[in-house]
Amino acid sequence: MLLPEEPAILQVRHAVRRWLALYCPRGEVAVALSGGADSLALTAAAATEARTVRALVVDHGLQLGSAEVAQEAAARARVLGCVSADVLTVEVTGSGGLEAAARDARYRALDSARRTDPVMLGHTLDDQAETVLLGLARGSGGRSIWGMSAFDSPWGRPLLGVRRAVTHQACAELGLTPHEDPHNASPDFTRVRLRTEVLPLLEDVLGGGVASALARTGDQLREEGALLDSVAETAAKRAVVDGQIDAAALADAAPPIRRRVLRTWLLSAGARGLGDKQLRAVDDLVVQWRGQGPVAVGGGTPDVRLVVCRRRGRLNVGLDDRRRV
Ligand SMILES: Nc1ncnc2c1ncn2[C@@H]1O[C@H](COP(=O)(O)OP(=O)(O)OP(=O)(O)O)[C@@H](O)[C@H]1O
Repeated sequence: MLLPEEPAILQVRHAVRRWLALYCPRGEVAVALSGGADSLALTAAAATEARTVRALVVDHGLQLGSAEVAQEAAARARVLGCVSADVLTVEVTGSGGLEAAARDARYRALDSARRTDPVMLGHTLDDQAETVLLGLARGSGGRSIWGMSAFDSPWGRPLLGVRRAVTHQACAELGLTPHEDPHNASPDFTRVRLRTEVLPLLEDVLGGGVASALARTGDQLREEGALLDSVAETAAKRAVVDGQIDAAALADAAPPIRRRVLRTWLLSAGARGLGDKQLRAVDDLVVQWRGQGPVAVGGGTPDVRLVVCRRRGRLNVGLDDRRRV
């Protein structure tokens, strides 16, 4: 389809073109289309900019009429020039809340349908700002305020620099009325309240530019964090010996590097839900050794704790065979 030369759709097209040049020069991509404004504008731009675009629409089956919404989105994708548009029907089951279960099912379905192509997602600058703000309030440590990355194979996010208002405007320019997910307006979801109440208030009080500043901060932190991760990987090669941490070999490293080495080591040993407090307590076994007892970390069995102990200069992680909870 020939797109109109209007400002918003041109901005979306430029963003997609830049992304393709950087991450997928062969130009064969899949696009995850919900039917909402962001992914609809993305699909239109991709169908014009990429060599081939296959649209993937997930029907979670959670709302009445979801099958029709999905079919309609797929039909639009074909009109926009996608070479194919498939509806993937998923069953949302599992623990951790409906939203998380739906997300898991969606990403699994997209991953198995994408063949070897990367999948473009419609996350915008505003989604990035919300992610960073949520992480700031709920998370622990710098990693929780990393922004989403433009390409984390196979997931691509060409619109991270584009405002949500622009994707809505682009749809208007294309004469398309996007599907409005009722969840996107429900104050039962924290992210919705953040979008409709918190961010507008912050913009008002702080005089604008907040969303962009948050998104920029998330980007910077992710880049810097990735660099520290690679330094920590090198440090781990010296410090992890036979699955244990050699305290003397790790003690000289800078604190953020030590905590990264310990975090990766603990996660690979089955630790779960690691917080900053636990990491610091384990780090104390390395640099503040005064004969303290085992440090419990999450991830044991329902009745036996996972603990870290120091013996003869080495840190071990394992189930606490001496104590039951
Ligand atoms: N049902 C779905 N099928 C395919 N892709 C989806 C679906 N839901 C979300 N996505 C993808 O994930 C991205 C982010 O999801 P999110 O829930 O934030 O978006 P949305 O508000 O539902 O829709 P949109 O971002 O398209 O306006 C979407 O832009 C889209 O690329």
